[in-house]
Amino acid sequence: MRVVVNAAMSADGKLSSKRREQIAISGPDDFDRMDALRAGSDAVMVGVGTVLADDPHLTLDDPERQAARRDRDESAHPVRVVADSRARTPTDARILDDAATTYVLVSESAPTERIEALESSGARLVTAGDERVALTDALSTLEREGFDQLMVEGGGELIFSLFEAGLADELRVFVGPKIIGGRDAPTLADGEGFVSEFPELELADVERIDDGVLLRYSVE
Ligand SMILES: NC(=O)c1ccc[n+]([C@@H]2O[C@H](COP(=O)([O-])OP(=O)(O)OC[C@H]3O[C@@H](n4cnc5c(N)ncnc54)[C@H](OP(=O)(O)O)[C@@H]3O)[C@@H](O)[C@H]2O)c1
Ligand SMILES: Nc1nc(=O)c(N)c(NC[C@H](O)[C@H](O)[C@H](O)COP(=O)(O)O)[nH]1
Repeated sequence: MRVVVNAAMSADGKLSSKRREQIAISGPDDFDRMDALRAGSDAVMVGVGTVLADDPHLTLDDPERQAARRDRDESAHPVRVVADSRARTPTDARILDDAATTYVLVSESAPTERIEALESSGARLVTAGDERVALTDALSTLEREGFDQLMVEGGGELIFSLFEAGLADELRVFVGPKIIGGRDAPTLADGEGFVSEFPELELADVERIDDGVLLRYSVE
Protein backbone atom coordinates (compact mmCIF):
# COMPACT_ATOMS: atom_id res chain seq x y z
CA MET A 1 0.00 0.00 0.00
CA ARG A 2 1.35 3.38 -1.07
CA VAL A 3 1.29 6.01 1.68
CA VAL A 4 1.10 9.58 0.41
CA VAL A 5 1.44 12.32 3.03
CA ASN A 6 -0.27 15.53 1.92
CA ALA A 7 -0.31 18.71 3.99
CA ALA A 8 -0.23 22.48 3.72
CA MET A 9 2.15 24.54 5.78
CA SER A 10 2.83 28.23 6.20
CA ALA A 11 6.04 29.72 4.81
CA ASP A 12 7.47 29.22 8.32
CA GLY A 13 6.50 25.56 8.45
CA LYS A 14 3.39 25.55 10.60
CA LEU A 15 0.30 23.41 10.00
CA SER A 16 -1.91 25.68 12.08
CA SER A 17 -1.60 28.21 14.89
CA LYS A 18 -0.55 27.64 18.51
CA ARG A 19 -4.31 27.50 19.24
CA ARG A 20 -4.42 24.42 16.96
CA GLU A 21 -7.46 25.74 15.17
CA GLN A 22 -7.85 25.11 11.46
CA ILE A 23 -6.32 27.86 9.31
CA ALA A 24 -6.79 28.05 5.53
CA ILE A 25 -3.25 27.82 4.18
CA SER A 26 -4.09 26.34 0.76
CA GLY A 27 -5.65 28.46 -1.95
CA PRO A 28 -8.61 27.25 -4.05
CA ASP A 29 -6.46 25.40 -6.57
CA ASP A 30 -4.53 23.54 -3.88
CA PHE A 31 -7.73 22.57 -2.09
CA ASP A 32 -8.95 21.23 -5.43
CA ARG A 33 -5.69 19.32 -5.88
CA MET A 34 -6.20 17.83 -2.42
CA ASP A 35 -9.73 16.81 -3.39
CA ALA A 36 -8.38 15.10 -6.50
CA LEU A 37 -5.75 13.28 -4.46
CA ARG A 38 -8.45 12.09 -2.07
CA ALA A 39 -10.48 10.90 -5.05
CA GLY A 40 -7.53 8.85 -6.26
CA SER A 41 -6.95 7.30 -2.84
CA ASP A 42 -8.63 4.30 -1.27
CA ALA A 43 -8.46 5.81 2.22
CA VAL A 44 -7.76 9.19 3.85
CA MET A 45 -6.19 9.22 7.32
CA VAL A 46 -5.73 11.73 10.14
CA GLY A 47 -4.76 11.48 13.79
CA VAL A 48 -7.29 12.03 16.54
CA GLY A 49 -5.61 15.37 17.27
CA THR A 50 -6.91 16.62 13.93
CA VAL A 51 -10.34 15.14 14.61
CA LEU A 52 -10.53 16.94 17.96
CA ALA A 53 -9.18 20.21 16.52
CA ASP A 54 -10.92 20.40 13.15
CA ASP A 55 -13.79 17.92 13.16
CA PRO A 56 -12.87 17.07 9.54
CA HIS A 57 -15.30 15.35 7.20
CA LEU A 58 -12.65 13.89 4.83
CA THR A 59 -15.05 13.42 1.92
CA LEU A 60 -14.89 14.58 -1.69
CA ASP A 61 -16.17 18.06 -2.48
CA ASP A 62 -16.46 17.53 -6.24
CA PRO A 63 -19.61 15.60 -7.30
CA GLU A 64 -17.95 14.65 -10.59
CA ARG A 65 -15.14 12.97 -8.72
CA GLN A 66 -17.70 11.11 -6.64
CA ALA A 67 -19.47 9.99 -9.84
CA ALA A 68 -16.20 8.92 -11.44
CA ARG A 69 -15.45 6.74 -8.40
CA ARG A 70 -18.93 5.18 -8.63
CA ASP A 71 -18.33 4.52 -12.34
CA ARG A 72 -15.26 2.56 -11.26
CA ASP A 73 -17.49 0.56 -8.93
CA GLU A 74 -15.88 2.30 -5.95
CA SER A 75 -17.57 4.09 -3.08
CA ALA A 76 -18.39 7.74 -3.77
CA HIS A 77 -15.90 8.77 -1.08
CA PRO A 78 -12.67 7.13 0.08
CA VAL A 79 -12.64 5.30 3.37
CA ARG A 80 -11.78 7.51 6.36
CA VAL A 81 -9.20 6.39 8.93
CA VAL A 82 -8.40 7.85 12.37
CA ALA A 83 -5.37 6.90 14.48
CA ASP A 84 -6.89 7.05 17.94
CA SER A 85 -5.16 4.86 20.57
CA ARG A 86 -7.70 5.45 23.34
CA ALA A 87 -10.79 5.75 21.16
CA ARG A 88 -11.31 9.44 21.95
CA THR A 89 -13.09 10.24 18.67
CA PRO A 90 -16.39 11.86 19.67
CA THR A 91 -19.39 9.80 18.57
CA ASP A 92 -20.89 12.94 16.99
CA ALA A 93 -17.74 13.66 14.97
CA ARG A 94 -18.40 14.40 11.30
CA ILE A 95 -15.87 11.73 10.39
CA LEU A 96 -18.30 9.12 11.80
CA ASP A 97 -21.31 10.16 9.74
CA ASP A 98 -22.80 7.84 7.12
CA ALA A 99 -21.20 9.59 4.14
CA ALA A 100 -18.36 7.07 4.02
CA THR A 101 -16.92 4.07 5.82
CA THR A 102 -14.68 4.96 8.76
CA TYR A 103 -11.98 2.87 10.41
CA VAL A 104 -10.75 3.84 13.86
CA LEU A 105 -7.32 2.46 14.73
CA VAL A 106 -7.08 1.88 18.48
CA SER A 107 -4.64 0.27 20.88
CA GLU A 108 -5.23 -2.31 23.59
CA SER A 109 -5.46 0.58 26.07
CA ALA A 110 -8.74 1.83 24.61
CA PRO A 111 -11.57 1.55 27.17
CA THR A 112 -14.19 -1.06 26.25
CA GLU A 113 -17.06 1.39 26.59
CA ARG A 114 -15.40 3.80 24.19
CA ILE A 115 -14.84 1.02 21.68
CA GLU A 116 -18.48 -0.04 21.98
CA ALA A 117 -19.61 3.58 21.51
CA LEU A 118 -17.57 3.93 18.32
CA GLU A 119 -18.83 0.60 16.99
CA SER A 120 -22.39 1.70 17.71
CA SER A 121 -21.63 4.81 15.66
CA GLY A 122 -20.79 2.59 12.69
CA ALA A 123 -17.00 2.74 12.93
CA ARG A 124 -14.90 -0.28 12.03
CA LEU A 125 -12.29 -0.81 14.77
CA VAL A 126 -8.77 -2.05 14.17
CA THR A 127 -6.74 -2.82 17.30
CA ALA A 128 -2.95 -2.68 17.04
CA GLY A 129 -0.42 -1.91 19.76
CA ASP A 130 -0.48 -1.83 23.56
CA GLU A 131 -0.47 1.87 24.48
CA ARG A 132 -0.24 3.67 21.15
CA VAL A 133 -1.46 2.49 17.75
CA ALA A 134 1.18 0.28 16.15
CA LEU A 135 1.07 1.92 12.73
CA THR A 136 2.98 -0.78 10.85
CA ASP A 137 0.54 -3.46 12.00
CA ALA A 138 -2.50 -1.24 11.54
CA LEU A 139 -1.52 -0.26 8.00
CA SER A 140 -0.86 -3.91 7.16
CA THR A 141 -4.45 -4.61 8.17
CA LEU A 142 -5.68 -1.83 5.90
CA GLU A 143 -3.56 -3.26 3.07
CA ARG A 144 -5.16 -6.67 3.63
CA GLU A 145 -8.52 -4.92 3.28
CA GLY A 146 -7.43 -4.17 -0.29
CA PHE A 147 -6.40 -0.52 0.03
CA ASP A 148 -3.72 0.34 -2.55
CA GLN A 149 -3.23 4.02 -1.70
CA LEU A 150 -3.55 5.71 1.69
CA MET A 151 -3.53 9.50 1.82
CA VAL A 152 -2.45 10.93 5.16
CA GLU A 153 -3.48 14.53 5.86
CA GLY A 154 -1.83 14.99 9.24
CA GLY A 155 -1.29 16.29 11.73
CA GLY A 156 2.30 16.63 12.72
CA GLU A 157 2.31 13.95 15.41
CA LEU A 158 0.98 11.32 13.05
CA ILE A 159 3.20 12.39 10.16
CA PHE A 160 6.31 12.16 12.34
CA SER A 161 5.36 8.64 13.44
CA LEU A 162 4.84 7.51 9.87
CA PHE A 163 8.33 8.71 8.92
CA GLU A 164 9.76 7.21 12.10
CA ALA A 165 8.24 3.83 11.15
CA GLY A 166 9.44 4.15 7.56
CA LEU A 167 5.87 3.99 6.31
CA ALA A 168 5.69 7.17 4.20
CA ASP A 169 6.35 6.70 0.47
CA GLU A 170 5.67 10.21 -0.76
CA LEU A 171 5.35 13.69 0.70
CA ARG A 172 3.37 16.42 -1.01
CA VAL A 173 3.50 19.69 0.86
CA PHE A 174 1.94 22.96 -0.21
CA VAL A 175 3.85 25.95 1.16
CA GLY A 176 1.42 28.84 1.52
CA PRO A 177 1.97 32.61 1.66
CA LYS A 178 1.44 33.10 5.39
CA ILE A 179 3.57 33.47 8.48
CA ILE A 180 1.96 31.77 11.48
CA GLY A 181 4.81 31.56 13.96
CA GLY A 182 4.61 30.26 17.50
CA ARG A 183 7.10 27.93 19.12
CA ASP A 184 4.19 25.66 20.10
CA ALA A 185 2.35 25.76 16.78
CA PRO A 186 2.12 22.36 15.05
CA THR A 187 4.58 21.69 12.24
CA LEU A 188 4.68 19.12 9.47
CA ALA A 189 6.48 16.59 11.69
CA ASP A 190 6.21 16.93 15.44
CA GLY A 191 6.57 13.95 17.85
CA GLU A 192 9.91 13.24 19.52
CA GLY A 193 11.90 14.41 16.51
CA PHE A 194 14.93 12.83 14.88
CA VAL A 195 18.44 13.48 16.16
CA SER A 196 20.14 11.17 13.67
CA GLU A 197 19.26 8.96 10.69
CA PHE A 198 17.10 11.74 9.31
CA PRO A 199 14.65 10.45 6.68
CA GLU A 200 16.03 11.39 3.26
CA LEU A 201 13.76 12.76 0.52
CA GLU A 202 14.24 13.09 -3.21
CA LEU A 203 12.67 16.21 -4.75
CA ALA A 204 10.44 14.97 -7.57
CA ASP A 205 8.63 18.15 -8.59
CA VAL A 206 8.10 21.83 -7.79
CA GLU A 207 4.89 23.48 -8.94
CA ARG A 208 3.53 26.98 -8.37
CA ILE A 209 -0.11 26.79 -7.23
CA ASP A 210 -2.22 29.74 -6.07
CA ASP A 211 0.22 32.02 -4.25
CA GLY A 212 2.30 29.14 -3.03
CA VAL A 213 4.42 26.22 -4.10
CA LEU A 214 3.69 22.50 -4.11
CA LEU A 215 6.75 20.40 -3.31
CA ARG A 216 6.59 16.73 -4.14
CA TYR A 217 9.15 14.38 -2.63
CA SER A 218 9.63 10.66 -2.84
CA VAL A 219 10.89 9.13 0.36
CA GLU A 220 14.19 7.29 0.00
N1 LIG B 1 -2.39 22.21 7.40
C1 LIG B 1 -2.60 20.92 7.24
O1 LIG B 1 -2.39 20.34 6.17
C2 LIG B 1 -3.13 20.13 8.41
C3 LIG B 1 -3.52 18.81 8.23
C4 LIG B 1 -3.98 18.09 9.36
C5 LIG B 1 -3.99 18.70 10.60
N2 LIG B 1 -3.62 19.99 10.71
C6 LIG B 1 -3.58 20.66 12.02
O2 LIG B 1 -2.74 19.91 12.89
C7 LIG B 1 -3.23 19.99 14.23
C8 LIG B 1 -3.40 18.59 14.77
O3 LIG B 1 -2.14 17.93 14.69
P1 LIG B 1 -1.64 17.00 15.90
O4 LIG B 1 -0.24 16.65 15.64
O5 LIG B 1 -2.02 17.64 17.18
O6 LIG B 1 -2.60 15.74 15.81
P2 LIG B 1 -2.65 14.50 14.84
O7 LIG B 1 -1.32 14.18 14.27
O8 LIG B 1 -3.80 14.67 13.92
O9 LIG B 1 -3.08 13.35 15.90
C9 LIG B 1 -2.08 13.02 16.86
C10 LIG B 1 -2.69 12.01 17.78
O10 LIG B 1 -2.92 10.80 17.06
C11 LIG B 1 -2.88 9.73 17.96
N3 LIG B 1 -2.05 8.62 17.50
C12 LIG B 1 -2.42 7.34 17.54
N4 LIG B 1 -1.42 6.54 17.15
C13 LIG B 1 -0.38 7.35 16.88
C14 LIG B 1 0.95 7.10 16.47
N5 LIG B 1 1.41 5.85 16.27
N6 LIG B 1 1.77 8.15 16.31
C15 LIG B 1 1.32 9.41 16.52
N7 LIG B 1 0.05 9.72 16.91
C16 LIG B 1 -0.77 8.68 17.10
C17 LIG B 1 -2.26 10.27 19.26
O11 LIG B 1 -3.29 10.41 20.22
P3 LIG B 1 -3.57 9.11 21.14
O12 LIG B 1 -2.31 8.89 21.91
O13 LIG B 1 -4.76 9.48 21.94
O14 LIG B 1 -3.83 8.02 20.14
C18 LIG B 1 -1.73 11.62 18.86
O15 LIG B 1 -1.76 12.56 19.91
C19 LIG B 1 -4.52 20.77 14.16
O16 LIG B 1 -4.27 22.10 14.54
C20 LIG B 1 -4.93 20.71 12.69
O17 LIG B 1 -5.63 21.87 12.28
C21 LIG B 1 -3.18 20.73 9.65
N1 LIG C 1 -4.49 20.74 2.50
C1 LIG C 1 -4.84 21.54 3.52
N2 LIG C 1 -4.78 22.88 3.38
C2 LIG C 1 -5.10 23.70 4.39
O1 LIG C 1 -5.04 24.93 4.25
C3 LIG C 1 -5.50 23.14 5.63
N3 LIG C 1 -5.82 23.96 6.69
C4 LIG C 1 -5.56 21.75 5.73
N4 LIG C 1 -5.94 21.21 6.91
C5 LIG C 1 -6.35 19.82 6.93
C6 LIG C 1 -7.54 19.74 7.86
O2 LIG C 1 -6.98 19.93 9.14
C7 LIG C 1 -8.29 18.42 7.75
O3 LIG C 1 -7.37 17.37 7.69
C8 LIG C 1 -9.16 18.30 6.52
O4 LIG C 1 -8.55 18.81 5.38
C9 LIG C 1 -10.50 18.93 6.68
O5 LIG C 1 -11.31 18.07 5.92
P1 LIG C 1 -12.76 18.51 5.38
O6 LIG C 1 -12.52 19.75 4.57
O7 LIG C 1 -13.59 18.73 6.60
O8 LIG C 1 -13.16 17.32 4.56
N5 LIG C 1 -5.23 20.95 4.69
